[in-house]
Amino acid sequence: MSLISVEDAHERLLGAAEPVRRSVLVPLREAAGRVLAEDVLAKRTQPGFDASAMDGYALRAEDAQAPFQPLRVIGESAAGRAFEGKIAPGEAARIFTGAPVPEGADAILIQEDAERTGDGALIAKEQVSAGQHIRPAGVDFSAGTVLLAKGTLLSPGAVALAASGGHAQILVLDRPKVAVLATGDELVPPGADVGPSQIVASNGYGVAALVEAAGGMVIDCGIASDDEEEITGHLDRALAEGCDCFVTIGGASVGDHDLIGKVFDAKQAEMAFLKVAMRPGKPLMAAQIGKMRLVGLPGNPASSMVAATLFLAPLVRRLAGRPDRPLTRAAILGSDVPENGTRTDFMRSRTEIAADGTVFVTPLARQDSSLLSIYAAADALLMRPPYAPPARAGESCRIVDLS
Ligand SMILES: Nc1nc2c(c(=O)[nH]1)N[C@H]1C(S)=C(S)[C@@H](COP(=O)(O)OP(=O)(O)OC[C@H]3O[C@@H](n4cnc5c(N)ncnc54)[C@H](O)[C@@H]3O)O[C@H]1N2
Ligand code: MOO
Repeated sequence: MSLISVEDAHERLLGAAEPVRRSVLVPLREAAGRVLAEDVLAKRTQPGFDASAMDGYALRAEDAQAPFQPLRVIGESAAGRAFEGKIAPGEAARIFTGAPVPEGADAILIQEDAERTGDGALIAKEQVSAGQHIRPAGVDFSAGTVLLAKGTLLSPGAVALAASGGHAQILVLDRPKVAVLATGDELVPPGADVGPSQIVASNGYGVAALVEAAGGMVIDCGIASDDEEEITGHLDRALAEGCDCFVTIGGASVGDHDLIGKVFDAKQAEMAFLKVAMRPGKPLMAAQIGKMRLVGLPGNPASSMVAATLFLAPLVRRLAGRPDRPLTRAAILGSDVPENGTRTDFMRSRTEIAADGTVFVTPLARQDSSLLSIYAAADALLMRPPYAPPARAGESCRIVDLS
């Protein structure tokens, strides 16, 4: 299978990907960022009573017309403590924001427009009209209406609305289960002693963070040595545990110890692609066994992070039921860039935002895919299409956000 374009690879990976079907009831406090598995209906009407929108006096609008006559204040209605009496002609009740409007009253006179005489009588200084400053029962929503539709990605506002509708817990899609396995005889976990010719396995931490930010749940499989049987064992466990996705890091290239392709083949995985015409991240594999997706990320740190940002994160978003996002956005080159070669280049870059909101992007000086220090310093990838001619500072371009 030959090198395919970034766009083709995206289509092959995401074309048929659908959200997980499993759902789970979660407390509302854990619901933000999750995707609704069913419509949420209001269990109650909001507000459940005609409520005052202001601090002032509840009265009959016809009693607050010029020439103003003194009114008798017969009680008080506060939020949570309604005045149970009835307002008759010539009467008013003190009222506060959010309090139920007493029976008989049809308007609120705000206190700035009111005066109290020495004997406690109320004199309006401005006319009011019927309904003024009253929020009628059900003005926000009524019991039984659909507050949030199935498939909604729950924003902070949506969570608050579900609470207002009377829900303490809510049915959301399960997080897709994503197993992440680092492979390589040279790898040791961070914090362990690092022997000669060993390095610390770092990529899995970045990949796991990307998966979680995309709405996935990471199952950390740790480190496997360059051994077909060991890697296959991890894959079989991921299948048995019903993982939605099995991600490997490293061993994706053509060296004698690069075993991921062999393992996928031996399991008769249905291959989507083996290599993508991009830099970094060319040795990127995608396949499928039954419903489980397989993603073989390259080992070089910048390569695995770029490939995970461009391919794994959108896949996890889709499996999680989140809406797709455009991969790139417009920016302006902050420096000249040379012509590009045959692969789409994703240059580690820094952005600056001008006062008018224009985003300027400048590639960092060193682009070697082993440099994690450079990758971590970047906040965007400048995308250069295959064979792009040299471009000048000030020209438009496309970037991928990293933060
Ligand atoms: N003859 C060729 N050699 C290579 C090619 C090629 O086309 N022909 N492609 C190069 C490219 S591009 C990349 S990218 C790398 C990727 O290869 P692998 O996916 O097989 O990665 P490894 O060889 O296993 O490791 C590469 C590099 O990354 C380090 N590594 C691996 N895993 C981790 C980890 N979890 N955390 C941190 N660092 C990791 C590993 O030690 C190596 O230094 O292949 C080129 N070669
Ligand atoms: O594509 Mo590799 O990812 O150039 O280092």
